[in-house]
Amino acid sequence: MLYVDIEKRLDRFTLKARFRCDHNTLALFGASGAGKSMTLKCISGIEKPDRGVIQFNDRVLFDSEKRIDLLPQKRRVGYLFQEYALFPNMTVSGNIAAGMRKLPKAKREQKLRELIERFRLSGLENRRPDSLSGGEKQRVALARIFASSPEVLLLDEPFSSLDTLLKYQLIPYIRDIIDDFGGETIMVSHDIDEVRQLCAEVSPITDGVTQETVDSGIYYQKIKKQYEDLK
Ligand SMILES: Nc1ncnc2c1ncn2[C@@H]1O[C@H](COP(=O)(O)OP(=O)(O)OP(=O)(O)O)[C@@H](O)[C@H]1O
Repeated sequence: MLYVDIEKRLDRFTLKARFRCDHNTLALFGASGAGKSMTLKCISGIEKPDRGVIQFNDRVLFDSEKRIDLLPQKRRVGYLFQEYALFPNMTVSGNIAAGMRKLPKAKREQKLRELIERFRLSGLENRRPDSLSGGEKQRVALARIFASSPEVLLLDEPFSSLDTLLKYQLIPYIRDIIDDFGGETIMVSHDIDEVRQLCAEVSPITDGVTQETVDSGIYYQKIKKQYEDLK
């Protein structure tokens, strides 16, 4: 179970993110600039909240009062960045290996082979990111995340740099990956169709403040009705 209750002063507002996710896929859904990516950055440890608690099962990742602030590499949180953030000067294999935790050489090589197969990257091992398609880059980024055996998955607009057709082709693929993972997944999105297809629950976020978590099917109906009423 991932529990988040944090505050962070930003330029336009104070981020107040509060939700829990229990063996589930939760969407942070809101407009551009609402504080979605900042919330993920705080969970991963790239950014530091001013106050609050982030806990995964019995592991405290952050607690301002107890002065606990685990380094990102100690949190076991896999973060799929918007635009994927691959290392441009490294090959596909190099990018994936960079995500690996310390393992004996033979085990690293075996794991690398497994990831290349699982993410359908055979034949691309020695290519660099700028020669890959959007979908291939996404698969390398996912392989790099799973190389570190994460316990929590953070997906920041996983389809934002793909065209619409490819996005709809890839939604079932990402859903399978999330299902196989089986743990807590937080996905950032401002696309309600994507949310309905991939997430069980939604935590809407407006001007930095998360609202009560709701079932994604119910929330989908509500948002669609709002769109209809606007027409
Ligand atoms: N390091 C920072 N310090 C202060 N303010 C920041 C920082 N990073 C982002 N912000 C501001 O915080 C707000 C939320 O940004 P964030 O990137 O979390 O939005 P978002 O909901 O992910 O938007 P988008 O959907 O466009 O990616 C924005 O107003 C942004 O300018």
